[in-house]
Parts: sequence; C-alpha cells; structure tokens
Amino acid sequence: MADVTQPAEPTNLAADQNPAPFSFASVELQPLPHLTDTAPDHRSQPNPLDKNPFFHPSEGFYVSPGDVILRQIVYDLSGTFPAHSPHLVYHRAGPRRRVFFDPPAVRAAVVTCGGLCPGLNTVIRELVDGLWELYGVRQIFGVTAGYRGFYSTEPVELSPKVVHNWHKRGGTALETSRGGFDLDKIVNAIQNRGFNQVYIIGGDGTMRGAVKIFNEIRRRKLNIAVTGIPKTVDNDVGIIDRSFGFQTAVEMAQQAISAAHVEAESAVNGIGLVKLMGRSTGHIALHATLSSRDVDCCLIPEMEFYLEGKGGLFEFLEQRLKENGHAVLVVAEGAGQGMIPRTDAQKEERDESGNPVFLDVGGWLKSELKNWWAREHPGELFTVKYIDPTYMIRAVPANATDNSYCTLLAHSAVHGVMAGYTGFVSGPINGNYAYIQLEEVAQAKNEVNTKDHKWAWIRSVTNQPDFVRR
Ligand SMILES: Nc1ncnc2c1ncn2[C@@H]1O[C@H](COP(=O)(O)OP(=O)(O)OP(=O)(O)O)[C@@H](O)[C@H]1O
Ligand SMILES: O=P(O)(O)OC[C@H]1O[C@](O)(CO)[C@@H](O)[C@@H]1O
Ligand SMILES: [Mg+2]
Repeated sequence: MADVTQPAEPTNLAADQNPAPFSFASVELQPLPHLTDTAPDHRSQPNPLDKNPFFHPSEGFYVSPGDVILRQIVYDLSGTFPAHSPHLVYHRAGPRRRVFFDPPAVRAAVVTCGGLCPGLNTVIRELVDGLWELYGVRQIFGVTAGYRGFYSTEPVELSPKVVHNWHKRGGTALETSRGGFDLDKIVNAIQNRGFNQVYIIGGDGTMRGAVKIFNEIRRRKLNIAVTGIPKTVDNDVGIIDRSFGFQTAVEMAQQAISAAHVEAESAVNGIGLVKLMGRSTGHIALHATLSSRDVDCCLIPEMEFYLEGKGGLFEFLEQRLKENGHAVLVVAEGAGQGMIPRTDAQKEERDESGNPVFLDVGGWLKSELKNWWAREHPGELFTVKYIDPTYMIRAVPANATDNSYCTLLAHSAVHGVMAGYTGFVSGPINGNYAYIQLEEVAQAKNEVNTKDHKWAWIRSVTNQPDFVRR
C-alpha cells in the first residue's frame, strides 16, 4: 500500500508529457578515407550506370555527398539532453554520380575469413553480380581459405555464371580459415597480383586485420581500395544494427529449444538444456529466448550468475520444477566460463587466430545440475537433456531476410568502392545503409547491455533471477 504519510512530490504533468522544445545544435559528419587523399590527381568519370541500356537512373537515384544517416535516434528529452554536442552522422551508402575506377581497369579480390555465417555465399555472389552487371567489371577473383590465401593459393576467377546459385548454399564457396595473418605477405600479394579493389568479409578479428592492410596500403601510397563487410553469427560487431546471418541462426536455434522443451516436458522433473553460440556476446541466446517463449532461464557472457544459495539458479529451477514439472535453460557458450574449473594448460589454450578456447559450459552445467539433484533429492527422478546444436545454426543458407540484407550490403560495398572510398565498412544503421570508417567498426563491440530495456524484456518473459546477491 502507498505510504500516505509522505508529502506528495510536486508534479507538473503537462511538462512530463511534453518536455521543453529542443533542436540539434550541429551535426558532425564522420569523414571517410578516399583514394584521392593519397592520390589527388586520381581521375573520376561519370557513373557507367548512366549508359546502361536497360537501366535509366531516375532523379534522386544517386546519393549526394550530403546524404547522411543519424547514429543516434533515441533520446530522453526529460534528462540531460546534450543539445549542444554535435550529433554524429554517417554517409549514406549507394551509387554516386561519379566513380573513381575505370571498369576495364578494375581487378577486384574477395576473401572470407573467420568462422562461418549464413549468407556468406550470398554476399560473394552479389559482389560479383554488382561489379559485373552494374559497373561492367570483368576481372573479379576469389581469394581462397581466408587471409592466408592471399599469399598461399591461386585466386579463382569469378563471374555471374560461376556464382549463380551460391546464395542457396550454406558456408563459403571460397573457403575460410583462422590465423595466417601476415601483413607484409598479404599486401605484397595484393600488389603483385594487381588487385585494386579488396573486399574483406569477416568478423571482429578480420576487421582488425583489414585496418592493418588498409594502413599498409596507404603507407605504400597504393591506389587500392579496401572495404570490410562485417560478418559474425554472434552479432558482436558494433555500430551496425545487426550482422547478416544472425537472424537465420536465431531461427535455427528454435529447433533446438523446441526439442529441449519436448524432452523436458516428457520427463519427470525434466530439464532441457541448450547451448548456443556466442563467444563473448549473448545475442543469439537472448533473441532465441525472446522468440521461443519456452525458455525459463537464459544465461549469457555479459552477466554473472551463481548456482547455489538464495537467488541462485538451483533455487529458481527447483521452484519451476515444482510449478511446471519441467524447465528449459538456454546458455551462451561464453557464459559462466570463469566458474568452470580448468587446468593451467586449458587456461592458455588459443585457436589459430589467438581467441581463447572455451570449455563446454553445457556439459559442466549438466553435471552440476545432476550433482545438485542427487544431493538435495536423493532417489527422486530427474532428467537433464543437453542439446548442443553448435554448427547447425550457422552452417545453413541464409533465410529470406538475411539474403536480402546480404544483397543490399554487397551492392552498397560495390557502390562505395567504385566511388573511390576506402578503409570503410558498409552496414545498416537505424535501418539505412551507411558507410562507416573501418577503424571505428574494428574497435566497436556490440555487447548485450544487461542494464537496458532489451535485457529487461528477457527478465519479463522468463521471470528469471537477476543473480544479484543480497
Ligand atoms: N588483431 C588482429 N590483427 C590482424 N589480424 C587479425 C587480428 N585478429 C584476427 N586476425 C585475423 O583475422 C582472421 C579472422 O579472425 P578470427 O578467427 O578471430 O575471426 P573473426 O573475423 O573474428 O570472425 P568470427 O569470430 O565471427 O568467426 C584470422 O585470419 C586472424 O588471423
Ligand atoms: O569452431 P570454430 O569454427 O573456430 O568456430 C567457433 C566460434 O565461431 C563463432 O561462431 C563466431 O565467432 C563462435 O560463436 C564460436 O565460438
Ligand atoms: Mg570474432
């Protein structure tokens, strides 16, 4: 009941509903590196689309240098609104009226690095189609097996005919790998093979490598444009709305969660446990939980949790088992890593790219759950079914939404490179495709903020504990 002895806070309802008028003081356009920065004499020419026999650019088709996209679109006007600080805006992606490459002189290279992600083949296909059909480029090459492929394998020639049905296949037809980043060898190979456009598709590690390649190319004053196309099934690349393939992975995760639910429901005191990808971010687990509605608790790397005692996981599961007879638990692979006992050798283990190798949080949780039940309820029936769909959620073709995303992303990259931009990344910001400095993307992380509304949604659909010890 409300405490009526306290004087009521003065309220101004009208002001609460309609905060004071405001205006943006200024906008700050993020500059993009351009080939003319190091080669001021670099000539431009009208966009070849002007002469396309089948396509007649309409008024407004070309994106002007003043076309921008706001980084931030949500504000709290009743708080301390930063009216006088400039608002960051990015160049809008799309075709430019003038291009800085002569199509017959273009030699484009496309490479895929890091782990798989639904949609990789669509991006490759659309880079090839965009370059070939829109701009008339005829020399397009696939670099195989990731960064190491620049200096260790022969590039393969790509054309619309070669790639025509690639978007229907999962994986990457160019192959990928981790490790093998040798800056000098890579840039020497780019130079020796005469590539002047380099399209690098990969995740956070790949983007950090791409920044180094871009800087080295600038240092050598080469007329070569470099662009990064962010790929990560974990959705851990910052600034952009989301990465391609992520939605497909979330959709695939539903099958594992549904199976866990059926298994749990069909057992006495059944727990269905699903481990989903997410090395340092829990976006897949979060979104799979939100969309499934069968999940009782979601554990991600960005949050601490504990098993025993008041407010802990076991107490919560005990209650759910009592109420419903079953429970479903989703855990991201990077969650709880600090709680799993490991040897000194395991602490040091790294993959070829230098990423820490994780222990199996699902296997560990399963055994902890079984020990707990045997301790607390000896002789009572209890079942834990552990499902680890790992590669099944990423080794699939992209769904329709991701396929169209990949297409627009690849075409945005092609338009940007043809316009002479370099050291940039294309990606959607607030629903519009933008060009962002490569370095900014390489540094930005996209972690789940457990203090914001999205995590509050999870709490409101699962009613799981906040794991704050009191
Ligand atoms: N800091 C870095 N500098 C240069 N190259 C890097 C760096 N980090 C990673 N790389 C290289 O980038 C490539 C891909 O890196 P990594 O294996 O970490 O995957 P990723 O791009 O982060 O993709 P994902 O994690 O989504 O699978 C590897 O060839 C790796 O050697
Ligand atoms: O086994 P691989 O191919 O190294 O990839 C596994 C990792 O790649 C990712 O899919 C993307 O980083 C992670 O979720 C996962 O930990
Ligand atoms: Mg990564």
